[in-house]
Amino acid sequence: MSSLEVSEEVRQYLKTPTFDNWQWEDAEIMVLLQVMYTDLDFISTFNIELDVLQQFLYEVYRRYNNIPFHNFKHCFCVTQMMYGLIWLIDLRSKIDSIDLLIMLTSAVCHDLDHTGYNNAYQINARTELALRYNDISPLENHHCAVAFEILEKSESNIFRNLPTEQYKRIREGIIKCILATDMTRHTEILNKFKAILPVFDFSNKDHRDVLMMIMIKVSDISNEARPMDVAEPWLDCLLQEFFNQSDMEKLEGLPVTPFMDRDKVTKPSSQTGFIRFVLFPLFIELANLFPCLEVRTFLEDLTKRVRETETHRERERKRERV
Ligand SMILES: COc1ccc(NC(=O)[C@H](C)Nc2nc3c(cnn3-c3ccccc3C)c(=O)[nH]2)cc1
Ligand SMILES: [Zn+2]
Repeated sequence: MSSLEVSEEVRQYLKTPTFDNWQWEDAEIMVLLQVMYTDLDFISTFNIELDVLQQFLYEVYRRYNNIPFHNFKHCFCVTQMMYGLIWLIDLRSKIDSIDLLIMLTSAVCHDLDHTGYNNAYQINARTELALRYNDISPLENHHCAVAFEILEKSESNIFRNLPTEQYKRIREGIIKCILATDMTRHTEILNKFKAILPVFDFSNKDHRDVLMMIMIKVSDISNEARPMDVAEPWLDCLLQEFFNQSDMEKLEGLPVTPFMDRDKVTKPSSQTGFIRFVLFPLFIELANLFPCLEVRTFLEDLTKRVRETETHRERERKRERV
């Protein structure tokens, strides 16, 4: 299925947060990613040759690993949520296309070559990445470095036809966005956003930078805001990856993160906390910036769905107790 064969109906569905990634093969997902660049007019605006975009997406596909959660399908989900938010909030009328290109490309690249072991493991196990990046967001620094390894090769450099100034601005933006996905910086970034909300100014680059970081963060952790039959399998994948890590940590005598320990964590308990203290606050702050109706409706709808998830998991938890 080439991007030409994607029906109008699928193009519209691709812009909604209810999109079900599980129904699509990887080859079709590659085409859907291409459609996102096309429908946001990046091809014409940034003079991106279609074969270079296809080579870029193929290289990205190759550099994601076959691990339970942080794989190519996760990359697609995060990119699709970002794409949906861009259309829903009508960001095209509020910020330059180059910032949208940064956001979408950052989402595509944000977990490149993830090994399934988080920063805590990298640091405790003193891995090569922790050594190379001095324990400073080792994974996120690596994801970003791999992205630019791909972009350094002319045949997959979707920015090769842009003037140096634009390339530098894009590189700076992608680095900021990908490094912002390190969840240990969650509170720092959320507080920065809260602080500027009352005086938010779309013409202020610092304000736009924080918004772009919030957008990729929301897109990255928003599985639970999707319909239950889309979100449920993702939670199983996430716990599988977390349990792999905690098994390894136990084997290697390394500290084990409590919410990753298969002997301690249950799906309902880990999720209700995550939803209440991490996911909700993020959505609420984003809704505060975009009072426009459809965003509020979307976020109220997401909040309703997230509350349903919470109730569903609370029920599971009660059943567990019995
Ligand atoms: C502040 O840093 C944090 C905060 C929370 C968590 N994770 C959790 O609380 C638990 C394990 N649940 C969870 N974690 C999730 C989800 C989606 N992404 N995601 C995730 C995955 C890898 C690394 C960090 C996070 C938040 C999700 O639906 N649930 C991980 C890191
Ligand atoms: Zn991610």
